[in-house]
Amino acid sequence: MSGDLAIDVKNLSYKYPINDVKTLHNIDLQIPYNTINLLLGSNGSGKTTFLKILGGKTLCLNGDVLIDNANPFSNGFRNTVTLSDGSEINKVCYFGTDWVRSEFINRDITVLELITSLGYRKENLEHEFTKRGNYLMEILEVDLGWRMHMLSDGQKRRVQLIMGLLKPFKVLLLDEITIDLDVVARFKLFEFLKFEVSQGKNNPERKCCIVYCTHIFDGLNSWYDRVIHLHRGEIEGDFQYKNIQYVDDEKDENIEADDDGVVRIARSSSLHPLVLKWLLKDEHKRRGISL
Ligand SMILES: Nc1ncnc2c1ncn2[C@@H]1O[C@H](COP(=O)(O)OP(=O)(O)OP(=O)(O)O)[C@@H](O)[C@H]1O
Repeated sequence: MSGDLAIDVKNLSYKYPINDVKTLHNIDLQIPYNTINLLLGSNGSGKTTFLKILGGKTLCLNGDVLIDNANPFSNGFRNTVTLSDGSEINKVCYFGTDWVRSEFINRDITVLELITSLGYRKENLEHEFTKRGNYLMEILEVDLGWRMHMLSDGQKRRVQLIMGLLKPFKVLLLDEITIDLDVVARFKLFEFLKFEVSQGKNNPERKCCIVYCTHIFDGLNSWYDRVIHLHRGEIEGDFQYKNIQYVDDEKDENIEADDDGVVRIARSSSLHPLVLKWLLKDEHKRRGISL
């Protein structure tokens, strides 16, 4: 039922104006609330393009896109929703890697000045920062007095995450933004996001979902609910975490789902070996090599 879907995409195709070929082909994808979804695929498979369309950053009128039941490209789309307690949440929030390189943030200003310049009034800061922002600042170890132009990429990334997560969200699109976080910050961020998604199970106003695009699978076990595999702009694979079965011997692996939808992978602390096999298979297909 579409009312239960955070993301509902039908027949979505996209071609960059300067390209001859389409980057995305007839994508159909439904993502329910209260789920964490991994989006994976080779370089150039279309992940960023897809996330930017979902996030309303790249205009695409070819196909149907609904975010929380609304078209992000329609005139009446408002990204902010007011909840019954008067607080605000964002409908859709896209985090990309290019933020840390933008001129806007690489200035001699403090983190606090940067946040206020984006429209957070002081009273908002005091109200929301004490509850949610303080917690985020603690887990990501950010100091409001840091001067933006003097920070490392990983520190700027932490500021980006705090700013983007100050308000809760309905749909969070993360485009490989943990690449420069250290393992502890990454772990704590994942815990925070898992908690956010779990909250929606008890409070319908806070129901939300996450789509996380990454090439790094370490530390993700049991964090996600579903894996979506994009290949050359098409959905090549789609399976649920609950359908993964760990086997002790690599010989018992089946990288394709069997008739019951079960994927068997050798016991490991990482999805990395499985994804590597998939992407190697993609590469073989691309090069016309039969397996
Ligand atoms: N601004 C652009 N103009 C033209 N073509 C583009 C543009 N951005 C991406 N493309 C093309 O679209 C395809 C998909 O790119 P996209 O960035 O979505 O892939 P990706 O899966 O996110 O890759 P990566 O893992 O390297 O980040 C690529 O073939 C790329 O060349």
